[in-house]
Amino acid sequence: MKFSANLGFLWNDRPLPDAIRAAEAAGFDAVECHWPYDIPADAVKAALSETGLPMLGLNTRRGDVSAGDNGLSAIPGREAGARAAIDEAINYAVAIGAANIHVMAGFAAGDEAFQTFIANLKYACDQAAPHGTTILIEPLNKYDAPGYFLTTTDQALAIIKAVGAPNLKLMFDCYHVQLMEGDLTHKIAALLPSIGHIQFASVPDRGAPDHGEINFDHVFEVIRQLDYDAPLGAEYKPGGNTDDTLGWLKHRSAAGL
Ligand SMILES: O=C(O)[C@@H](O)C(=O)CO
Ligand SMILES: [Mg+2]
Repeated sequence: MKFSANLGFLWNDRPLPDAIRAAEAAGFDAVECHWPYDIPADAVKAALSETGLPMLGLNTRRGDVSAGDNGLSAIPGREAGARAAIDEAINYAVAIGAANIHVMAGFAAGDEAFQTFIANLKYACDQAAPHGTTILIEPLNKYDAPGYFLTTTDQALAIIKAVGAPNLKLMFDCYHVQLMEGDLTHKIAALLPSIGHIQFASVPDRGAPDHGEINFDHVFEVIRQLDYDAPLGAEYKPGGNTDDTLGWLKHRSAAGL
């Protein structure tokens, strides 16, 4: 199996280009990030070329984080900010060769929010398509992001259907889906055609995938048997030195898994 280091959490104690180098040294096959915008795209691109790792994806900017924003695209009245964030993310992704952009919905509810999200996602998919870029939407759990618009895979599927764009996919984060729905392996199998990227972390503490209520040896084996061979995103909080949390990766690599 191949693994991608999510540098929003792993090695986030250093500048993004150095985190990319650390991920390569640790044996990851790819990297992904959250909000890279403070680092010039050229510096990120140079670290990617130097290491040979692809950057799988990045997120749209969240808005005014100090005021509590966590994305803008489902918030009625915030369309201009949402689309500016989408444009910025596409420009950055194209500059560094990132294949996916996670468009963040934000805190909202109801039909008006649904319609706003659909319209902004149509805009994002139209703008991204000429570059071959995929737009992702990700259900987040109600404990970490109470009030977030998108919380379940059923809701995500309804949104994907309503937008009707071939470059709109589901970010299936095992951590969030386990907390909201469970039944991970049936869900991954059933949703596979709609899945654009898979992420993971232990539940409930969002740590390395070697403890907690999910048996990742089993989940990864099911994913492998489904012939899904894209890198899986390690999006966990190391709670200290990332290099000290990589026993799960070394164990898999030693076992040829
Ligand atoms: O799961 C997450 O939190 C992330 O994948 C993300 O993109 C931002 O919240
Ligand atoms: Mg995630």
